Amino acid sequence: MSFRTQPLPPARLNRCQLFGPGSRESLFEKMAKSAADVINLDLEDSVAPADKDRARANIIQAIGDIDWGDKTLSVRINGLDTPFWYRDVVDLLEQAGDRLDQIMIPKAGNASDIYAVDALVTAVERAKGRSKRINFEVIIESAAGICHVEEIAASSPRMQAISLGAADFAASMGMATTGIGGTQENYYMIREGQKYWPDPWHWAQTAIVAACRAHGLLPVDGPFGDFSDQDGFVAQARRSATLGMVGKWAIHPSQIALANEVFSPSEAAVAEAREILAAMEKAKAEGAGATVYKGRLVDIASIKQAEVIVRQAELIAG
Ligand SMILES: CCC(=O)SCCNC(=O)CCNC(=O)[C@H](O)C(C)(C)COP(=O)(O)OP(=O)(O)OC[C@H]1O[C@@H](n2cnc3c(N)ncnc32)[C@H](O)[C@@H]1OP(=O)(O)O
Ligand SMILES: O=CC(=O)O
Ligand SMILES: [Mg+2]
Repeated sequence: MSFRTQPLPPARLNRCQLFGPGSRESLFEKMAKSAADVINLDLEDSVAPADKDRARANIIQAIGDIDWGDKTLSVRINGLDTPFWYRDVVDLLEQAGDRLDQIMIPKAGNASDIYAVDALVTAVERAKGRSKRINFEVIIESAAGICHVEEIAASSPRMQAISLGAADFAASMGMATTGIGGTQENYYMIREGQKYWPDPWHWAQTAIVAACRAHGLLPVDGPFGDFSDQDGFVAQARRSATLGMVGKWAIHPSQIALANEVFSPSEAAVAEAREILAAMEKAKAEGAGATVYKGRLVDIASIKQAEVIVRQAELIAG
């Protein structure tokens, strides 16, 4: 470990982020009653340009009117390459109530993008005397974004989470697919006549996880477009969880329970983690830094691995 210890991410659940278009206000109550940890009301790509003003007004109204329980409430603003984003920020912070927790910034390309939004948010917060600080979550979904992911993660004390946006990322990278996440038919290897399909999202995910972990943020997997393919969603989510991501988006309610299940450690995993901690306590009392648990080595690093699982279980237990 370097002289600077790794910061812990915000201690809140982020297993599932449920999206809904700001122009479809009939969905808002259903979103609030869902089992998602985070709600993302969208002003960006699920809202047609002609509907942006109406969607913004719907969201501002709903932030105050609807009981969002203990969910993290976030609004995805439009990208900095559009004429809409400044009005999103100004209207939200001038008109929406204090229930708003986060702004999600899409298509971030570098730290200056976050700086620009931070400057505007800070000015409106001060002008309106808003005492609750608005946090940021960011989507990495471009070639520029992935090149600058580390500086984006470090860009502002408001930063809490980074997601991978597979759809825009694929487009920006020129990937030959219209699929949103998951296995890609033509991304395969052959060995002794047998095809297998590696994960084309892997390196972008690991870059995001590393940047988030280095700066104490929550790394999140983005959308899986084919909501009729539940096995595909679960496979993608399990890979993300194994790599260190804490949750995944749901673009349809059928994906919420799947994400919650994958990103909640199973009882068996928690029991095993607690047993490892107990085995290491015993080893420590006997003056040893390493011991054997179920026929395999565990040492001081195993304590940290087990603590990741126990911390998540404790967060879920409340
Ligand atoms: C890909 C890049 C990205 O940027 S993804 C993030 C932006 N996209 C979005 O926000 C899209 C979110 N999803 C949707 O708009 C809808 O779920 C889409 C995919 C259009 C499907 O809608 P629809 O045809 O109504 O679905 P359905 O008939 O199967 O719905 C069944 C019941 O569930 C409801 N529902 C639907 N979507 C949501 C949602 N996002 N949140 C909460 N509830 C939702 C429907 O209203 C329907 O309810 P009911 O059974 O009639 O009471
Ligand atoms: O915004 C999300 C994406 O996949 O693009
Ligand atoms: Mg996108």
